[in-house]
Amino acid sequence: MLPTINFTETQAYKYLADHFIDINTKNLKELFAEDPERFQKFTILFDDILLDYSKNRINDTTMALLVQLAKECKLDEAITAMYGGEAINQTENRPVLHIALRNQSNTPILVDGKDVMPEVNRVLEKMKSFATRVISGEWKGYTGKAITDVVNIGIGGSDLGPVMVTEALKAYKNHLNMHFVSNIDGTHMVETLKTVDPETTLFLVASKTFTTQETMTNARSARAWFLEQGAAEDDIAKHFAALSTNSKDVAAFGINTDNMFEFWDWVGGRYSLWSAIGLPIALSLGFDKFEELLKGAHATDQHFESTPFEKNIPVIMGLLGVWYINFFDAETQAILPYDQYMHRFAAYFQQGDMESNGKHVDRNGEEVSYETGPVIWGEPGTNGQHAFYQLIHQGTRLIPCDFIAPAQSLNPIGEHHPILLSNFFAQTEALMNGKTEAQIHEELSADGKSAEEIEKLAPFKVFEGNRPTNSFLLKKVTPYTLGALIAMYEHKIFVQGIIWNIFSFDQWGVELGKQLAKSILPELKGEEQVDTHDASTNGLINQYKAWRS
Ligand SMILES: O=P(O)(O)OC[C@H]1O[C@H](O)[C@@H](O)[C@@H](O)[C@@H]1O
Repeated sequence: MLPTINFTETQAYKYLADHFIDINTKNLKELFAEDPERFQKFTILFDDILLDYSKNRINDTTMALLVQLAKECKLDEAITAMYGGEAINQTENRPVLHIALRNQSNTPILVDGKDVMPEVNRVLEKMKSFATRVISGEWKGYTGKAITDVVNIGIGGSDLGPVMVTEALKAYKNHLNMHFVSNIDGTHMVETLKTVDPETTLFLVASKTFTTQETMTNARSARAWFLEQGAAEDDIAKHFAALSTNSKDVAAFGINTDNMFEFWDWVGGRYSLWSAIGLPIALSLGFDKFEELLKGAHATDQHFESTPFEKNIPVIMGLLGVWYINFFDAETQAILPYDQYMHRFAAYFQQGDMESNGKHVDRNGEEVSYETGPVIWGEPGTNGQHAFYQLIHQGTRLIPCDFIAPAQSLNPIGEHHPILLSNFFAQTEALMNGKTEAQIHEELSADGKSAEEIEKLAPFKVFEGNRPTNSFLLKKVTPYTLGALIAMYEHKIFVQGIIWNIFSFDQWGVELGKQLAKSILPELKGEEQVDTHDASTNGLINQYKAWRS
């Protein structure tokens, strides 16, 4: 059982509330001036990842109080409970063990007294053998040709992780063409099928529950297409595999359970890329790279479990988020990778974070009296700079930003990478320092503007600065480093869920819309007017009926 402490009633929270009044009057520039050791103090080097959190609105006292907050909320007990296989997903009565999926040290992890590692390793071996056979061409399609294209059919956690990782590590990919169909919109499937050949395509039906409407509908359409192209029912075994926890429904769908890659109910959908759901990653990169990804995540798991909170990256990330959300009233958190391959990283953690901590009821079943999970968003740099950074620099909202950049480019052509990185450094500096009215006066007068013109323009050109950022400087984007980084964000979510006293591993909030869609679907049949809903919903449905051909 997890502790159930209201963090706003802790000593640390009270101290932090007082301390906030002081910090809120201070500028980051002053904080740097006050403490020459600031960079050394507020950076952590972990393998090939440097986290610089010195450009945050914190000082030693802030960090000490935030750590005290984590201790008062018994974060240490919560970590022990998760790693010990306790059913900390209490509303579903399940353990939360994505750490077991990447437990490369293979120490036993017990659930109800039984070590889960032999099963984890068995499925990893099966994935390895399958991926190796498909990549080498030993695995043949129904006309004897090797596989060239893989179509993953899944949604949410059964899509976003493999998409994000295969994109982020595209530089390491082999000859297999990867496709991902998630949306129920027929366009997604139709446009994908236009590009593949049934004789050389492998479909992976990825669904933890194997009941998700979108995925099952897409899978049925893929199967129908496959058979329409001239293949027979018996050929399905060579072209369809399932990634799921539900062997009964996999068999009922017609997929041979020999082609099923299992995982377990203690793997949350949005934490499942390390499980059989990661098969597209193993296919695209080769199993050795998938293993490197797991190793990186495992290194972070060990760091998170055993490092004192003061130097613990996920703990610090989580606490800084709490500081901004609950004291500075920040509502969002931007994730800004300066790496084109990582263009789905923010989208991935939109699900990871918002589905985990988008909760308004605490672990006692009571309405919370404070803000919880932030809105997560972001785009790769420098695209974002030319789109929404205006609001980050000069808008009315405080938007804490995570900047992520590799020191080494995987495509080092010309001056591109130094230019990219100069933008990365410049943005965090600009957000911190801003530009004063005096600097603007100086600049404009050097440009030959009159005193009157300067007076008029200056207010619009002022940058307040004092806008907080974290910088993750990676040596290079590798499978290992990416694995480590993803796990840092995962554990950050866990830390915040513990502080906010909410359950991070269920997702009841996605159910209502699903239920309603199921009840509306039959009403869309036939021409009769619908009047069972509110006026707006009735009106929309009836207009749809009038307009459809
Ligand atoms: O893998 P499945 O079972 O198809 O679920 C896909 C997705 O469905 C729902 O939206 C949620 O439960 C997500 O967490 C999940 O990732």
